[in-house]
Amino acid sequence: MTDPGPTPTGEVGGLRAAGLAGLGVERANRVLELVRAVPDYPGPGITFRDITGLLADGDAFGHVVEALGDVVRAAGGVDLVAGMEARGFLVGAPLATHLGVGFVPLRKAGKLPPPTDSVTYDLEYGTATIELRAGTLHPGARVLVVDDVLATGGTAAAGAELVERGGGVVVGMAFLLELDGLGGRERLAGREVTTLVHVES
Ligand SMILES: O=P(O)(O)OC[C@H]1O[C@H](OP(=O)(O)OP(=O)(O)O)[C@H](O)[C@@H]1O
Ligand SMILES: Nc1ncnc2[nH]cnc12
Repeated sequence: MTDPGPTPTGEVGGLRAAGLAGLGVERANRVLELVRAVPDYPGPGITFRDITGLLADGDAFGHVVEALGDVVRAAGGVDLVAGMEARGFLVGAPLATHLGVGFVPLRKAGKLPPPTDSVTYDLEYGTATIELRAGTLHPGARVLVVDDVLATGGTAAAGAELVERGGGVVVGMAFLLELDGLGGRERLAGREVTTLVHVES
């Protein structure tokens, strides 16, 4: 599952669209039109990328799920999709259905009944703990970890750690948006990382 990297780009609202496998420049630019940049949220200096407009557009939402599905299939498929709470559920669950595989929720602390395993991590604007229900994964399950945004990579790295501690094999990680300059890709070095659209952080 290799990220084709930046390809011909367009400028939409000052953001840089990198068209990619299965999505293409036109659809990547449409994604950028639909993702709202909110300055100084949730704190000063953070530009928050709000995907609710994208989710509300049936065509664009369908296209991003299909594009991620194409990348996963081309890489040989997976047994399960694991999504990071909460926005990773919004991308991961439809992707799992599209691929015809099951979905594993990696939930914020205190939401899953025991027994669980947990990992605490830092992200762009705070810290959090996520959990996996013990016994969810069959040994050697090939798992795709999915989220909406790759920023520092702290959330995704924690998700991968949980999956691996639970007996799964992380065969890839997929995101709608990659916020360039926050070190997420470096944090996930050595893993197969696919992002549909790059934006400036
Ligand atoms: O790469 P990172 O720096 O770890 O940041 C990315 C994470 O941050 C956001 O989640 P958030 O914790 O805000 O929770 P939410 O999905 O519940 O909104 C986003 O949905 C990713 O999970
Ligand atoms: N800037 C940002 N916008 C949306 N989600 C994020 N998760 C981490 N950083 C983020």
